[in-house]
Amino acid sequence: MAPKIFIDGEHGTTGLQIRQRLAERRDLQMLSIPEAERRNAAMREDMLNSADIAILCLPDDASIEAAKMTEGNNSVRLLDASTAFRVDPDWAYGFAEMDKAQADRIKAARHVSNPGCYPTGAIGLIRPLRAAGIIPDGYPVSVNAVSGYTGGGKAMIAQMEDASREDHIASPNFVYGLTLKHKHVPEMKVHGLLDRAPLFSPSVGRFPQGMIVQVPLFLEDLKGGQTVETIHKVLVEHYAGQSIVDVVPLDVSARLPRVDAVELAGKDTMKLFVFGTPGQPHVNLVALLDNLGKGASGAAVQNMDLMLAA
Ligand SMILES: NC(=O)C1=CN([C@@H]2O[C@H](COP(=O)(O)OP(=O)(O)OC[C@H]3O[C@@H](n4cnc5c(N)ncnc54)[C@H](OP(=O)(O)O)[C@@H]3O)[C@@H](O)[C@H]2O)C=CC1
Ligand SMILES: CC(=O)N[C@@H](CCC(=O)OP(=O)(O)O)C(=O)O
Repeated sequence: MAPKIFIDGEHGTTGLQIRQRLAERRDLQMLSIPEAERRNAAMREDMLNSADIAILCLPDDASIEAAKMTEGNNSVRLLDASTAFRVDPDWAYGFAEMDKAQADRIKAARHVSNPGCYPTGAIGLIRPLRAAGIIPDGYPVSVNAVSGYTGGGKAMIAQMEDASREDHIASPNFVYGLTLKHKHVPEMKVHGLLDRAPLFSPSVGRFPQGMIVQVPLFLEDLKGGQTVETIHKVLVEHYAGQSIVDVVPLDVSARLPRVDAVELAGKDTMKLFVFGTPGQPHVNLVALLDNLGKGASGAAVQNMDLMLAA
């Protein structure tokens, strides 16, 4: 029998993109509720408890409510796209490439949390260097990023696209999260293996999908006499043997005049770059992804497939 999949929040931004990715899949049985009933708690509870895997594409509070609705049901497995469970030790963190054992943890888990879009880039860059002892304890990590506006879900899409709204955003590019308390900071710290919270400054650009995450580092404050080449080598070795995260060769990145935020829009992969000039004191680590691809819906499908492979 084909496994039954229910996407709670299937009519939202992330949910819709998961549905599109699964549209041609004949190996799955999709459970669904009509859009008009999307907030009907009784129908959701019934679907959640009928599924083999329920993918939650909801705000945090609704995800927590959905998890409660399935308490005591030992057959449904949950894959949550919200921030609610990403640092909960009872939930497997759904970033399969972050270390060699993670795909097996996801396969075996009842509950999997899908990573945030910005943390996918930040952790992808930072974790291998922390695991290798290159970023020392106490190092002050900064993360600067720009996201496509679909990252803000239906509400921000409407604000960016509908000029007749009172809350319309006309800006081509804005920095936000100005209190420096963004909800992704705990996740970056825990899964980036950091002992200090990173300073995270996000921004949004007037393009629907795409993302650049930057982590600049001062070489002389790292452990072990690091260079552009040694840092690049650690990332290449960390991501060897898989096809989702691509570490761009140094001779390619050295020739690039710019990195385009929308290059991977519509794709479920991520590119990592190490920029810098040999002999100079700095490197800039850059992750390029689609906030709705490897940053959300693409990662959710990848995690669902791992869970089904168990
Ligand atoms: N967009 C992105 O790039 C990313 C999003 N995420 C996360 O994924 C989750 C979904 O985000 P996104 O798709 O962008 O959000 P959207 O606002 O686009 O979609 C959310 C959907 O959930 C529905 N919903 C809201 N509250 C409830 C409720 N109490 N019961 C049932 N349904 C409800 C909404 O219905 P209604 O239309 O009535 O509000 C809507 O259909 C969030 O936790 C978000 O943080 C994660 C990574 C990236
Ligand atoms: C542009 C924008 O508003 N982005 C969202 C994060 C999108 C994302 O990754 O969402 P979750 O962590 O909630 O899953 C934000 O900054 O809150």
